[in-house]
Amino acid sequence: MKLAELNPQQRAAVKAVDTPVLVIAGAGSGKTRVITHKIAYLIEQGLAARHIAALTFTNKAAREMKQRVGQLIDGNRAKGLTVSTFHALGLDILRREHKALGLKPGLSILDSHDRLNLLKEIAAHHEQHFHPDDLPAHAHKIGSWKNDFVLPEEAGDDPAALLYRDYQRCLKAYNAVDFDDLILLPVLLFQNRPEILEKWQARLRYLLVDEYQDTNRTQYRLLCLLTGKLGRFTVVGDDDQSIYAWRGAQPENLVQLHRDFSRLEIIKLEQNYRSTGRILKAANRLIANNPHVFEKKLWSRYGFGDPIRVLAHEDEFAEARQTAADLLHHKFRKGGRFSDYAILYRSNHQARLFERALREQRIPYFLSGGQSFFNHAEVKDVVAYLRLLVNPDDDIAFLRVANTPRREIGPATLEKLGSYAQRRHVSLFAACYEMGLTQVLDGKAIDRLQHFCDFLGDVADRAKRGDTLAVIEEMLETIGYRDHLRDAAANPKQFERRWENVRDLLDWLARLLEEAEGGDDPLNATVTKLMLLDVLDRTRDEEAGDRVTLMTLHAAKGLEFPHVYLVGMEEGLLPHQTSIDLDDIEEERRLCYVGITRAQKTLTLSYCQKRRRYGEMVDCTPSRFLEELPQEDLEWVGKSALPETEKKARGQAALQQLKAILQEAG
Ligand SMILES: Nc1ncnc2c1ncn2[C@@H]1O[C@H](COP(=O)(O)OP(=O)(O)OP(=O)(O)O)[C@@H](O)[C@H]1O
Ligand SMILES: [Mg+2]
Repeated sequence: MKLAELNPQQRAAVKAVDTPVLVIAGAGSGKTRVITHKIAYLIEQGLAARHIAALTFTNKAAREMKQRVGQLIDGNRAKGLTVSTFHALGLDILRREHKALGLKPGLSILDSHDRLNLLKEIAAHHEQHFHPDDLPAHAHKIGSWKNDFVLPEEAGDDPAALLYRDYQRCLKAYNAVDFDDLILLPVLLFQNRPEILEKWQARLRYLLVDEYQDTNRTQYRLLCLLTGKLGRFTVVGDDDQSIYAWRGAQPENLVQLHRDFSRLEIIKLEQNYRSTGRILKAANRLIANNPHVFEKKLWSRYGFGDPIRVLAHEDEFAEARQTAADLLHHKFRKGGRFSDYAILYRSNHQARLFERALREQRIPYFLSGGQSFFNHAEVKDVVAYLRLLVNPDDDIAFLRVANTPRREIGPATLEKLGSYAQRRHVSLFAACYEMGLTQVLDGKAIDRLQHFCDFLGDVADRAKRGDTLAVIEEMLETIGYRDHLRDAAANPKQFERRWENVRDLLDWLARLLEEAEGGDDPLNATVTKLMLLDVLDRTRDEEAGDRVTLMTLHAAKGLEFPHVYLVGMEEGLLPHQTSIDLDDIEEERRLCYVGITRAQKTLTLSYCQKRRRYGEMVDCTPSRFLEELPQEDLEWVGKSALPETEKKARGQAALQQLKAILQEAG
């Protein structure tokens, strides 16, 4: 490991192992590098890799970090190292400690879609009346409570709290957890069972957290519990890049850290190693419009660089087309690869037109996140079958495929089965075999249900005995899934595409099964992994190769690209309309800051003069963020510069406090 690859501040952060460390610094200043080098340093100092865990927020970031560590130390010494997302670590804890939580081995993980469906199910049978339109808000609230470490009995007498209680009870009955439980349940477990906590503390002796600014309260608790009083951890973050307030992330956690760990060492980094001077200047100028904790004195040794281009397009179709054309032209002039380019946008729905334009120009691309693979109905169907094979009590999966393909188990039957199961506090699957069911359903319906359940049980048994993939393929054959797809498709092409998705899923499954071989219950491990990938960031493993990256600003955090297009810079899009309505622009500004600071060499911003909204073409106003950039560094293409407008700044208590702390720290 080469400490020489670090500047003095980074080196200090790496070598400080006896106190908790917080590195707080702007984008591109080498925070993630501190983490990867520190992992290598700790191992060199004699701490076995299996005692170290580095946590990030996305699978992609975790994969990248693993790779970077791999370049620093040889593979053997890195064996057993945990580099994962918070949620993957939580899942690992749950899988190992499920008994202590009263759960069975085959856990199901619900995504936000499943959560809403389950709430609908609960609301339908609840004595209290819930308006269907309110359910998404209730679902959101339940998520916020979980992120804020508010338990059902502490949620007060809010209508959502009633649902929260029943929801948690149902999850348990179904042997399921939702995304937020992956953090919440380990925290509860550790609080209630000190001996289990001790075991984990002994295993994970040093923790490192990247993007610390985006941790929520529950994650913070998990961190504190795991590191215990010794506070053996290093966290790195940038308050200007906090972009998950809606998921409960709290910059207050930076303050909290200082309060809870009096020996905390705070280290700031000031040299940027990513971007040209001009890009850095633009980023600094933009973020200066937010109330500030400390003046960022980021500087770069790289040249000042090309002007930042601003392209005005007639409408979103022109934007997509011309961006693709510009990219091709740019690449032709500069040389380089497609993978040097990223197109970043605020919302997933913006991706579609860019995809189409890139395809038309034969530019290879990789779409990260969004409406993707796992959202296709056929993929969800097959995954639901897989979920049922490892956990028959997974009601969401049961409801999805009990009648897919059709086996005359209609909505009325499922409805009656559902309310019966709810009364009895058992899963749908279990309810099918209860004697009492004869009081609500006729014999034929019960026969059909039991036939379905028997079938699943039989497949599950065989799948566990070996040759799992073949058993699953045979199951799809037996239920006639392919014919079902053919019948349901609008045309042959659509059918082919859907069937191909199923084939892709099976290929993927085969790979994961291979990886899991040798462990106990490979099918179980594989399906859980598949579900987590699905829930976490919905990316497929296809990003390798020479492709342009298409992704949201949220997904781009922590990454860097030589050339970045930041598109859709309009009021209503960036900043997003909901934030404008709530007069809460700061988080949007941070998002924009994240976007700009992804760029290493060139940055191109664009906006449309018109855009279709709810089927109508409406005039657009260029984003206020364009006005906040240093106008002398912008090169306007297709339109003249914007008039300067007034800027306003607002204070924020937590940030103020942090400022004081940082000043104290020097
Ligand atoms: N001391 C250094 N010498 C040379 N290059 C460095 C040094 N530190 C970091 N870099 C490089 O600078 C770039 C940015 O580093 P890194 O990704 O660690 O920054 P970061 O602070 O984590 O950024 P972000 O806030 O966007 O996550 C990377 O390409 C990294 O390899
Ligand atoms: Mg980073």
